[in-house]
Amino acid sequence: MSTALPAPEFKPFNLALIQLGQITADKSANLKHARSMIQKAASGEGIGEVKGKPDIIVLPECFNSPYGHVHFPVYAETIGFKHGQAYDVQSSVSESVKMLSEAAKEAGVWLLGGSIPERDASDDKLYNTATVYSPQGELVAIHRKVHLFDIDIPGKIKFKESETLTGGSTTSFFDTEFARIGLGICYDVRFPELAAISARQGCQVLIYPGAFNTTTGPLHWELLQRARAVDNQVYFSMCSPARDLTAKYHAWGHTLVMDPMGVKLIEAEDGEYILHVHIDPKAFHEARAGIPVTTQRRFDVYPDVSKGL
Ligand SMILES: O=C(O)CCC(=O)C(=O)O
Repeated sequence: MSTALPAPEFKPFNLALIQLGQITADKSANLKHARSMIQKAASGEGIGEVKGKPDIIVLPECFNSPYGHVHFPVYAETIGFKHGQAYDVQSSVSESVKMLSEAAKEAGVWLLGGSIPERDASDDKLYNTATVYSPQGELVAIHRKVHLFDIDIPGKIKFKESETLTGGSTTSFFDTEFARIGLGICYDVRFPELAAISARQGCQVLIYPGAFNTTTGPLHWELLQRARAVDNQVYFSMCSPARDLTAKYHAWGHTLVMDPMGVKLIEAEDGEYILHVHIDPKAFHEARAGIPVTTQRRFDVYPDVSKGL
């Protein structure tokens, strides 16, 4: 998605990230638990630097279903969101969208509702899709995971989302009264172009629901987030499910937030947590003033990836 509109002024805000546990085969139970954790986050429960109620709450990747390509067709819901068109949540056939909209409205917060398996009714294709709600409960943006997680590390992990999913074909962000926030999902973090495009479209903060694993998590989870934060001089955060050793897929956990200098502001361990962190534009402006890469790029030597979209 591209836009001519300038980004909102970056103002201080409070971010809460829910490293959700108890993601089972029972979708209704998953939704109920997620809703109660959103209420807890909104009331300030959790760890970290809490300065009042959060302005935005984030859930992890695939929060309503077990994670795996065999599960996506079973749990997929039709959303029917179209960029630039109003969305009527009341008539939505997605129970997850309805729950998330109600939860955002009752808490009076922005809600990045992690991701869910989505079925596009027009062609039956499946996507891994993040949805975003305003404090009034409107569905304002979605992001379909662009890069599918297809890896094979012999003896360690083999995963092929493309067995059942299709990759999204747009970059995505949404505007709040305190920041422009860029979206991606998990494996998208390995593709620096996506974050660079969001940053050059004016996003001051990038948040990706994610679910790394116990092989690539210790190697790359923190490194990639620090890299995306530093190379774009933005706040960068990924929100993971809690680790569940009874599940087939062992999520890494370790939800964290990097500031624009690559300083880690908070990090969970691997259990269920609500993390609260205060996001201060000062660090963003200081990083850009002190190390002015945003004005030193040489688009006469290499192309600007954000152009031509
Ligand atoms: O990139 C990785 O190592 C993990 C990615 C992943 O788990 C995902 O895309 O869901």
